[in-house]
Amino acid sequence: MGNRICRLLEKIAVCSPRDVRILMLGLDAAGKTTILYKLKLAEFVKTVPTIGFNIETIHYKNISFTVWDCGGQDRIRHLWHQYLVDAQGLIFVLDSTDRERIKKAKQELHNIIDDPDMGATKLLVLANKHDLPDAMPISEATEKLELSDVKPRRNWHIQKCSAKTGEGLYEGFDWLSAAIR
Ligand SMILES: Nc1nc2c(ncn2[C@@H]2O[C@H](COP(=O)(O)OP(=O)(O)OP(=O)(O)O)[C@@H](O)[C@H]2O)c(=O)[nH]1
Repeated sequence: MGNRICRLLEKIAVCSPRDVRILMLGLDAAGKTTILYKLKLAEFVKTVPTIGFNIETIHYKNISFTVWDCGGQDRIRHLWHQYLVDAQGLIFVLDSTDRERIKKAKQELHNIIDDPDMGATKLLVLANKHDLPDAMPISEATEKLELSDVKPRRNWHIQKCSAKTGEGLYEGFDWLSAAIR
């Protein structure tokens, strides 16, 4: 009941925004940093490979998402696990044009979601780079990432998007906002 009242009040901007922590992972060059700054600055920024992480807060639908964008290079992927604790949401970014490394992406995704620290963390897969003609369809990405094996253990969703055009990014955050409430 209290929750319902708060949601109603949130709609008329009386309740203060909720803070949630989001971890954003994915292989190197999947587009994590580009997504982060497209959401933060509404711009397609030129990026450099992330060594360590970038953190930004994005305000959306009366939620403050503190997004941790962790570098995806092979030699630093083992660090991902230590950022999982207390994350309410995991965004896994896929380069939808990278058929060569989809198996690796699947392994890394399942590796992280099988971590006991995942707890009840919600999973949003952003199938990025859909502005490019060779992007794999969502059905192919879902199958190759073996997402149907994740269900019903975990609340997950896959969203096609483009960090270049912005298409699909807010739809993904709509799902995440609803799943986290
Ligand atoms: N066409 C297109 N290019 C994209 C898109 N998103 C990212 N890129 C490009 O992909 C390359 C890698 O993007 P990053 O955002 O640096 O990738 P990352 O996942 O943060 O990579 P790491 O920091 O190495 O983990 C850059 O050249 C981006 O401009 C997209 O939606 N469409």
